[in-house]
Amino acid sequence: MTRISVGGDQPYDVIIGDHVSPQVAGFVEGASRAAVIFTASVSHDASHAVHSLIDAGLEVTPIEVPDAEAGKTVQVASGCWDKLAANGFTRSDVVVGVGGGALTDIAGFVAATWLRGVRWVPIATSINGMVDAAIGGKTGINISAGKNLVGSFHPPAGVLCELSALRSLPPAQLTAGLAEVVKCGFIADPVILELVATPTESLRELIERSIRVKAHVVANDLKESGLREILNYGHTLAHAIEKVEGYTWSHGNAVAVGMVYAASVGARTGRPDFTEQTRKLLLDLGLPIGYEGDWSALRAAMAIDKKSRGGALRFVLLDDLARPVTVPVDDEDLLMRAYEDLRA
Ligand SMILES: NC(=O)c1ccc[n+]([C@@H]2O[C@H](COP(=O)([O-])OP(=O)(O)OC[C@H]3O[C@@H](n4cnc5c(N)ncnc54)[C@H](O)[C@@H]3O)[C@@H](O)[C@H]2O)c1
Ligand SMILES: O=C(O)C(=O)C[C@@H](O)[C@H](O)[C@H](O)COP(=O)(O)O
Ligand SMILES: [Zn+2]
Repeated sequence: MTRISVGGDQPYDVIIGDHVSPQVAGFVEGASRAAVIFTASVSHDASHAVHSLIDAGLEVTPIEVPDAEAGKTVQVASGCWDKLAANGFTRSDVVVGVGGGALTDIAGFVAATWLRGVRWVPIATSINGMVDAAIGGKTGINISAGKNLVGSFHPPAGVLCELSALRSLPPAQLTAGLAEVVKCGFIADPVILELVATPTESLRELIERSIRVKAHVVANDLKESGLREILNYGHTLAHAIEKVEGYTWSHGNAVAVGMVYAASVGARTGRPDFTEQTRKLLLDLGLPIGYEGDWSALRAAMAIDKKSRGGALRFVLLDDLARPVTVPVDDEDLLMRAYEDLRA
């Protein structure tokens, strides 16, 4: 078992290991009720959390919600609020979210909004959830205008990364989760870019290194006033692809394509060219590196990216490995030509 501390005004620990879910009881002191929000795909892991909370003397309300992005809606949040109300949840009670990144986003959002914010504990069951979504307190839902447009920064009381759950994670989801790991390599820890050559053997180290990257960033800039933007590397196009494709593309696959695009925008704005290195790394992992679709629809979706200020798109680009910068890019022709590189 490994414990990584996340600093800042509201510090907490991330616990990584096999069969760590029962440790959820250690994060809920003083609560008399817990809602365990989960997806059917991880009902086995959720039941472990439920039993350990019952053993700790809590009254537990299990809440199953729809899978993946279908669960990140205001309707699902509303259904959860109704269940919390029906079961008398007060400010001393707690929300536990068991699942992948989409599930912990919605569970965290329910916790952030119920009575204006109650404690919550994510139990991450996917690579993406472990290295990224469960840490840092970004919670939220999608709306018809786009991805994650409604949400709140609401740090958890603690995070559990349930490595044993990865045995049931579909291989395609495991691969997709590695996109965020590669992201951490480019923006902060280039050793990751070497270790991903042997993802199976290095998986535990890749997870822990990526968690350390995320922990450092969010400890220093919880509300994304600057530094935290680097975690959005590749996401400007990725979120647009997810929206335009009606969330049929996994987040990780979209981030992979988004990183190739960011590398191309970087090169075209006079920065070192990481396009080929990015393509090769992602291709070797089995991640997508190309995309074809209507540029104008994607460009419109990108306009609502949270890094935008006024009319200008802002991109995270690389001045070098582990030297990310956020810069406005207003050359529309350049943005379109970089997009055309994705067809190459
Ligand atoms: N809040 C953040 O900081 C943050 C960071 C990164 C990603 N995200 C969000 O996370 C989501 C992507 O996360 P994801 O890649 O985990 O996708 P996901 O949550 O949609 O999970 C992918 C699929 O794997 C299933 N699954 C998860 N764990 C499983 C397990 N152990 N066994 C069997 N099936 C399992 C899920 O049910 C789902 O069908 C996106 O919505 C993204 O926006 C948020
Ligand atoms: O934690 C962050 O900050 C990130 O940007 C991490 C991203 O990987 C993640 O996909 C996040 O949900 C994106 O947030 P958004 O603010 O661009 O919606
Ligand atoms: Zn992401």
